[in-house]
Amino acid sequence: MTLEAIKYKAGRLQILDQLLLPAESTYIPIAGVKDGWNAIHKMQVRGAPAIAIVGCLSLVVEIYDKQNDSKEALKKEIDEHLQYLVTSRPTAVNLKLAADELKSLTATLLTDEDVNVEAMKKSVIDSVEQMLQKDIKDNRAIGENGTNALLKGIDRPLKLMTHCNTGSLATAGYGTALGVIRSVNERNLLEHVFCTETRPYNQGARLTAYELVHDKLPATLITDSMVAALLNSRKIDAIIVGADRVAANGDTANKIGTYQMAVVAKHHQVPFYVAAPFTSIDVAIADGSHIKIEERPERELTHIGELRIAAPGIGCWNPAFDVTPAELITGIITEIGVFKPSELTEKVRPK
Ligand SMILES: CSC[C@@H](O)[C@@H](O)C(=O)COP(=O)(O)O
Repeated sequence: MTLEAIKYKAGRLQILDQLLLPAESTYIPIAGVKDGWNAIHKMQVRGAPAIAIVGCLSLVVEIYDKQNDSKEALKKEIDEHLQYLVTSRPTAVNLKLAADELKSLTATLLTDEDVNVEAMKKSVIDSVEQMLQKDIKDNRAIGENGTNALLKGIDRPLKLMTHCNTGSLATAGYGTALGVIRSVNERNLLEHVFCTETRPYNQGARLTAYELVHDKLPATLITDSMVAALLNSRKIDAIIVGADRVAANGDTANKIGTYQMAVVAKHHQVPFYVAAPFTSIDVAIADGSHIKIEERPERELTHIGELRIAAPGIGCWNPAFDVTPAELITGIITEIGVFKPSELTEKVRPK
C-alpha cells in the first residue's frame, strides 16, 4: 500500500485526515475552497508542498462544475479564492507562490482573444493537476541529489537524523528530507535513521515514525531534547530537514526545533542539510527576518488529545516554526542540485 495524503481525480478531492494518524486512516472529502482552507488551518493536511497542492486543488474542485459568464468573472472568482486560501497558514511559501503563478496565468489568458472562458478554466485546472505529478518528480530528484551529496567521500552505510515530517504525508508523495532518506535506503546504504518526536504537534512521533515503520526502514524515535546527547554519544553522518520557506540568502524557516538542531550539529561538526523544492524558495525576501512565524493555540502544548498535561493557569508560547540562519546550513538540496546557501540567488527558479 502506498502512503497517499492526497487523492484527486477529475474535480473530486479527498485528503487523509492527519489529525487522526496513526490511530486511524480516514479520508475526508474537500468540496471546495472553504473545506480546503479549514483542512489546512486545522492541519488535517500539513507540510509546505502538500498545503500548496491541496489549497490549489480545492480551488479546482470549487470551479470544476460551475459555469462562468465571462473570463473577467472567472478571473475575479479565482483571484478571490486564492486570496482567501493563502490566509490559511502564513509561514510556508509554496501556496503563495502557486497562487501568484495561477493569478499571472489567468492575467495572460484574459488578454488572449483566442482563449474563451471554458479554455481559461481548463488551463487553470490542467496547471493545478500537473502540480501533483511535478512534486513527486521533484522529490525523486531531491532524493537522488541528496543521496549523492551525502555519500560523497563515504563508502559505507549512513546514520542519519531528521525532524518533523517531510515524507509522503507532507508532499504529493515520496517526500523531501524523508525522500533523501528513502533514496539512500533504496541504494542499500541506510544504516539507521533517528527521527525526533517534534513537540508539540508530534509530526515526528505520529507521522514520520508511521512512514518509517510503513517502509520498514531501520529507525529510532527520540525526543527533541535528546538530539545533543545523541550527537555526543554516536556518530551521525548528517541531519536532513525540510523547509517551509527559504529566503534568498538561505535562511530557512522550518518546524520549531530545527534551529536548535542546527546549532548542536555545528558544535559536533555534523553536516546539516535542508531538502526543499524550488517551490519553497522565496527569492523575494532577502533573509529570514522577513518570514512571518505562525503562532498556534496554547492547547497544543497543554493537552494531548483531551488530556491536560500542563498545570492549569500556566502561560504558553507556541511558535510553530523557527528560522535557521544560513551559516549553520551545509547545503540546500533541491531538484536541480545541491547548493550552498550563498549560491541560491544565482539560481533562476525553474519552471
Ligand atoms: C516537505 S515538508 C517541509 C516542512 O513543511 C516540514 O518540515 C514542516 O515544518 C511542516 O510543518 P507543519 O506545521 O506540520 O505543516
